[in-house]
Amino acid sequence: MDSLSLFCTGALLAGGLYWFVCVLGPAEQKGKRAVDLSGGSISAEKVRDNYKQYWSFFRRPKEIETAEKVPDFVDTFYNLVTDIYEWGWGQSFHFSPSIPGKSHRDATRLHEEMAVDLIDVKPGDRILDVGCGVGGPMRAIAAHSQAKVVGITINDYQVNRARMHNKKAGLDSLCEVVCGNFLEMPFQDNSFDGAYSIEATCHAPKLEDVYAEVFRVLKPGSLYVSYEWVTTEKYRADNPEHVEVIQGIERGDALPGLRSYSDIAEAAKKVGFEVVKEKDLAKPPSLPWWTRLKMGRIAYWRNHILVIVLAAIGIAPKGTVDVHDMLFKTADYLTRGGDSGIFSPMHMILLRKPKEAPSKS
Ligand SMILES: C=C(CC[C@@H](C)[C@H]1CC[C@H]2C3=CC[C@H]4[C@H](C)[C@@H](O)CC[C@]4(C)[C@H]3CC[C@]12C)C(C)C
Ligand SMILES: C[S@@+](CC[C@H](N)C(=O)[O-])C[C@H]1O[C@@H](n2cnc3c(N)ncnc32)[C@H](O)[C@@H]1O
Repeated sequence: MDSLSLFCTGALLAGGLYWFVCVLGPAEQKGKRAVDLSGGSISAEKVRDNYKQYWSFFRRPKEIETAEKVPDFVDTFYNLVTDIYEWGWGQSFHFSPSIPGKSHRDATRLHEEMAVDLIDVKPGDRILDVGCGVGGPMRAIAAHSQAKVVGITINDYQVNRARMHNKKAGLDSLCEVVCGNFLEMPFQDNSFDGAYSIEATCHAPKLEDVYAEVFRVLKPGSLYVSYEWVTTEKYRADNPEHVEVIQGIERGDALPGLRSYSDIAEAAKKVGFEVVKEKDLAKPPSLPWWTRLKMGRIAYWRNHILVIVLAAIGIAPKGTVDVHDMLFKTADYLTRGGDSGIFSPMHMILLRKPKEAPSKS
């Protein structure tokens, strides 16, 4: 081979590699590239150990039922998955029903705007985002409502990502992000005009505990909406296939145990909320939320090869391959949960903190 063809072959290979990594592999919403995948706040050499530690929680299921252990377990999970989520899904870590003629991005934004429309927010109001991730919903909601949004997440890597995105979007005067546990929030009583949580309170070992905290920080008369992950009325605990799917969802999504749709309103009433409305947003006429997961299968294979290559050449932490493999399998359990109708990630409940505390007599 003469030097010109050697040069051309080399250039072609380098171009192909660049295209595979940087063009085929960038984030849905240009937040992350494959070459930037990390273990969040975990140093690269500890990613694999943390992944093993994450799985060890499931060998001692009693531990993840105790409130003290769960924040650690959830924090480890989000260190492991946050970059992969941003890279392969975008800045909003939740599902939304498909809408004909609309992109996933638009369907996601509309699902988020619906939450803030439900809680009757006025420009300038101070509202709380319970479990805010890297702030996709927070930015859409602040831009739509002109309310001031305060988000809380247990994961400090997400806090940094969210602040960076807020600044980049020019929304940092409306959006604030706090690192903390939503089971013990660092906020004063009666200090918010409204609150919402999108697919986040499913991480709480007891729903009452997080609902009680939201109740405490809300001003009397204000509204709270939550999109909850639940098993539906179709779920049968004596059906081994149902059990396998639900267990697969719990393990791949750091859940201490999925609740039944029928437990949600009970938990809310127990802490003092009035139930204004309750509806499973996944039910027809809504179109399936899981088609996006199903359609992505070819991309997941490509991503998996990419992660293997990047880990082998030392760009991505070694454990990233295990984490990606776990998510790959989780996508399948979630799709089966959606197809069979035994699981919903968007059981919506709208709650009001009464204007006056009920009399004790
Ligand atoms: C609310 C939660 C998270 C919900 C979803 C945002 C995520 C659940 C499963 C995730 C994914 C599965 C497959 C990944 C794929 C293999 C990879 O190549 C690209 C990213 C995925 C698509 C990833 C994206 C986010 C999810 C859809 C839970 C945790 C309570
Ligand atoms: C699936 S993500 C959803 C994020 C965001 N609502 C969205 O839709 O993009 C769940 C979020 O809940 C947060 N979370 C889970 N348990 C928490 C806890 N005990 N305290 C604070 N945040 C928590 C996680 O850190 C993460 O940000």
